[in-house]
Amino acid sequence: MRDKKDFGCNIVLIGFMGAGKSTIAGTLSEMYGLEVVEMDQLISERENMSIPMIFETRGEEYFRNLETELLIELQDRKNVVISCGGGVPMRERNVAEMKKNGRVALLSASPEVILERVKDSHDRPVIEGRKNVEYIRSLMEKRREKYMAAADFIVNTDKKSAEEICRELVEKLEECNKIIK
Ligand SMILES: Nc1ncnc2c1ncn2[C@@H]1O[C@H](COP(=O)(O)OP(=O)(O)O)[C@@H](O)[C@H]1O
Ligand SMILES: O=C(O)C1=C[C@@H](OP(=O)(O)O)[C@@H](O)[C@H](O)C1
Ligand SMILES: [Mg+2]
Repeated sequence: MRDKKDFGCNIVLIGFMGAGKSTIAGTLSEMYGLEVVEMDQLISERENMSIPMIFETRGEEYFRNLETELLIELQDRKNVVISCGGGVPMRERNVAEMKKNGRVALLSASPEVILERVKDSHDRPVIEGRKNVEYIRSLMEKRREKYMAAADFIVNTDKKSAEEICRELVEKLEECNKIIK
């Protein structure tokens, strides 16, 4: 691991389920010595329940409110990689919160690649029982506008290693910081 790098902001990872947010957060942490907040994991630990169990027993709205509360809580932090759940940018309030202190990286991937990455897991209630390219493509289309509106920059992840994605992401982040400063 390198010395801790100071980006002067949080790095917020958004994108569709399976785009690689959790994976890339881990690799960014290893490569640049950054702390990671994995939103799903933290919510799950605090509720002492898996994400599918929270959806089943408390309902989606309850989960979405936890996401918003957590994002608000994270605004006091700096140099943290925030790995969002795929639905986080759907709420305007969430986007406003993540932009206060963070640069927002949208990880993208084709529906075919997404399917390959998510087909064997059962921890995503939004697509459980509907894991096919058509459904993934249509949900992606529905979410596209909000993802794009939230993003400061985009990194496509198809056919790239985690290290390649991280290097590209940091290049784009530094470019973005230059422009904003
Ligand atoms: N760049 C990549 N190339 C190949 N597989 C990947 C890549 N990024 C993520 N994966 C795999 O895809 C699956 C979903 O990744 P994950 O990081 O959980 O996505 P997300 O958090 O966006 O839902 C995991 O099995 C992970 O190992
Ligand atoms: O897109 C979504 O609505 C969701 C994505 C999931 O996270 P990942 O994007 O990490 O799979 C998780 O937050 C929950 O199952 C809902
Ligand atoms: Mg994830």
